[in-house]
This record gives sequence, C-alpha cells and structure tokens, in this order.
Amino acid sequence: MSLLQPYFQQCASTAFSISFPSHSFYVSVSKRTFISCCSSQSQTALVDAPVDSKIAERDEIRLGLPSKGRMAADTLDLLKDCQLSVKQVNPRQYVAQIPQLSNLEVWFQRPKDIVRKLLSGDLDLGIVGLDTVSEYGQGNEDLIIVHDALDYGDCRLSLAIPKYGIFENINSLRELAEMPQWTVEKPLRVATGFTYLGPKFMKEHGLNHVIFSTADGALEAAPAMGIADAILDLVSSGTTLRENNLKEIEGGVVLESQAVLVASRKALIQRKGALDTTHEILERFEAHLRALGQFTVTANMRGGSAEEVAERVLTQPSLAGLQGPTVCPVFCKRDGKVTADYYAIVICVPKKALYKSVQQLRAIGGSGVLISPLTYIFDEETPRWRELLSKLGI
Ligand SMILES: Nc1ncnc2c1ncn2[C@@H]1O[C@H](COP(=O)(O)OP(=O)(O)OP(=O)(O)O)[C@@H](O)[C@H]1O
Ligand SMILES: O=P(O)(O)OC[C@H]1O[C@H](OP(=O)(O)OP(=O)(O)O)[C@H](O)[C@@H]1O
Ligand SMILES: [Mg+2]
Repeated sequence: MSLLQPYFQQCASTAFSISFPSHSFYVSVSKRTFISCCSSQSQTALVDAPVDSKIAERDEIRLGLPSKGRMAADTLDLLKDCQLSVKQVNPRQYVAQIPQLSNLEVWFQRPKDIVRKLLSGDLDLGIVGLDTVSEYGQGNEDLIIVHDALDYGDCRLSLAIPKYGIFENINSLRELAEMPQWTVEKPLRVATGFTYLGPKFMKEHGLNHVIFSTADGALEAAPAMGIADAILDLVSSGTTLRENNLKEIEGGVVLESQAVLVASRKALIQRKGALDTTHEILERFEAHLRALGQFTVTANMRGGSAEEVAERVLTQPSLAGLQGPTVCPVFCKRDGKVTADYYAIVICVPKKALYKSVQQLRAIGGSGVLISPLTYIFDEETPRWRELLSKLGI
C-alpha cells in the first residue's frame, strides 16, 4: 500500500473511497477499524477511523482541551470567563469536570490528538487552532466548526523564503513559481510540519516542482543549513522569521488561524445531550466574546422629550448602540413639581470607537459620561447556532 501511495478519504459513515492516480473505487467496511493513510509525500499516519454508523455508547459528552502548550492556558481562561471553570485536581490528571455542565467530561490532550480523537469518536467536542483542525482533519466532513473565532491563538500558516541570494528580488508566490531554478530534477525544497496542507496548497497554486521535508521544530534554520529553500510554518509576531533572515511573500498565506470550537457531526446528531450542551457552550462563548469588544456608555442629556433626545443621539454615527439608544427620563423635583429636564441615555459602543463616541456625545450636549465594561451580550439567537443547525441539516 505504501508503494502505491493511495489517498484514503472517508466519504460516508460506512465506506471509504480509495483513489489511485488513474481510478478510484469504494470499499465498504462495517466495523471500527484502524487505517493507515499515506499521502503523496509518503507521510504515514494512523487514523482511528470510525466506520460504524452508530457511535460508541457512553453517557457523558467529551470535550477535548489542549493539555499543554500555547493554547492551554488561554482555553481555560476563556471557559472561566464564560462561567465554565474547569475543575482539575492537578495538572497531570487528564480528566476533569465543568460543574456547570454536569453531563460533560473534559479530557486534556495534545491538540493534534484532539482532532484525531474527534474523528475516531473518542471525543465529541474540542478546542484547538484552526490550523490543527485543517492539517489533521484533512477536510473530513465529520468535523464541524461550531465557533470559528474564539479570539486567541492568532497566527497564520505562511510560506517564507530567504531575504538573500537568489530570493533577494522574489516577493510573491507567483514570482517564486516562475523562477527557472525549479525543475523535475531540482525541485523547490520546502521544510514544513504541515505535510497535508503544504502539498495541497502548492498543487492548488500550480507549483509543480516542489518536494517537502519535515521536522518537529526550529524549521526557520532549514534554509541557512542548506536543507530547504523555503519553509511553511506558523507565524504570529514574525520575530522568528526576522531573526533567521527569512521573509513572507505575497500570496503565500495558506491559512489564517485562531482557536476554534470544533465538533464531531456524528456526535452532535447521535449522542444524547450533545447538541444541547454544544448550544449552551456556544451561547456562552458568543455572549462573552461579543461583550469583550464593547463598553456600556451612560450619559445625561438635556432635552424636551425622550424622542427628541433619541433623534439627536441617532444623528451621530457612533452612537447607534446595538439596536438603538435607551433613553430614560431623569426626574428631579423643582419648585415642588417633579419634572424631567434631563434624560439618561444608555448605549453599547465598540471599544475601538470609545473616544469618538464620547466626542460625539459631548457634541450633542451629553454630560457626565460613564463607561462600564460589559460582561455578556445574549442575543435572541446566535447566528452561529442557526448556521450549525443548517450544517447538520436540522
Ligand atoms: N507563533 C505561533 N507558533 C505556533 N503556534 C501558534 C503560534 N501562535 C499561535 N499558535 C497556535 O498554537 C498552536 C500550537 O500550540 P502548541 O505549540 O502547544 O502545539 P502543539 O501541537 O502541542 O505543538 P507540538 O506538538 O509541536 O509541541 C498552533 O496550532 C496554533 O494554533
Ligand atoms: O512569529 P513568531 O511569533 O516568531 O512565532 C512563530 C514561531 O513560533 C513557533 O515555533 P515554536 O516557538 O513553537 O518553536 P518550535 O518550532 O521549535 O517548536 C512557530 O513554529 C514559529 O517558529
Ligand atoms: Mg518554530
């Protein structure tokens, strides 16, 4: 099999399509099985592939979280901010609970194993980087991104080349592809840990004379060591590239990544309680993440009526709030009579537009402007939930 290098692609719950360069055929398998997958780069991985239409029986829903590394602490912080604190007795214990979600078990795993275990049916939900889902999920349709922007772990998978030598004047993927140096005998050598996404990207962009090598880390050393011409790796600050005399090129970004909530489609459809639990987690995430970008602004404004004040507020582009301003009379007693000369307005403003909003409020007569943080914004229904139901065909 490794000689023929077939591509294995799960195409249905009970069947796999095995494609060879010239033809393809299907085999039906009726029980859980381990399948060795080979890519065109001879990279071999074991995938615990679920082939039953039924999922493994268990009562708990399992959520996989990164056990260590860059994503681990931020993931626990996000859950805590959503009032879903993970109770872990000690850091070496790999199973934990979230008391607010009684039917859920947390399992700490390495990010790539979270994706593999979602595919094998050993986890139902997971939080990892989109890069990891894309690399290790290999487009498997059982994986569904439930929340695509958890707002941490930002990075991009990007192609980089040396700043010097034959690459000095090469600044785009097109220019790199058009270099006469790359031939069948002497292909462009790319070092990467992304042995699925790398070849796929190159093929899709018409770079045919390319070979890949892989290493577990410090890839940026490969060009200077003479091992590779280019590297394909994650970049966030860009410091590692800079320090190793490498540069990114236009059109060379394979993927923009951040932390995502990912689920097994099969688990959401078949496992009792999985969809409800996912709904709750999604709602809490959405409510928290929406609120993160906003402040509540309260100000007093002199006016003849609530409508007149609202009209004045709505003339300003940064003061529209989520659905419009809340305007309430501020009552005071003057000469024994209760009157409302002032109105309090309450709006949500994007953090980025805070100062502009304060200026606009002042311009229309606002005074005593109070700014408070927002903790959660719960909408009637989150767009991502509707999207998820439609992806599930519900
Ligand atoms: N500068 C960065 N470099 C690498 N990963 C980053 C960076 N910024 C954010 N990330 C995110 O963090 C994840 C990597 O975290 P970590 O290094 O813990 O992963 P890992 O899979 O345990 O790595 P490894 O198995 O190679 O040790 C990436 O998949 C990516 O989503
Ligand atoms: O753009 P930057 O902020 O510099 O980050 C990018 C670097 O960080 C990661 O490496 P990591 O620190 O995980 O080391 P490793 O490659 O040796 O595992 C990644 O593989 C890049 O090398
Ligand atoms: Mg590195």
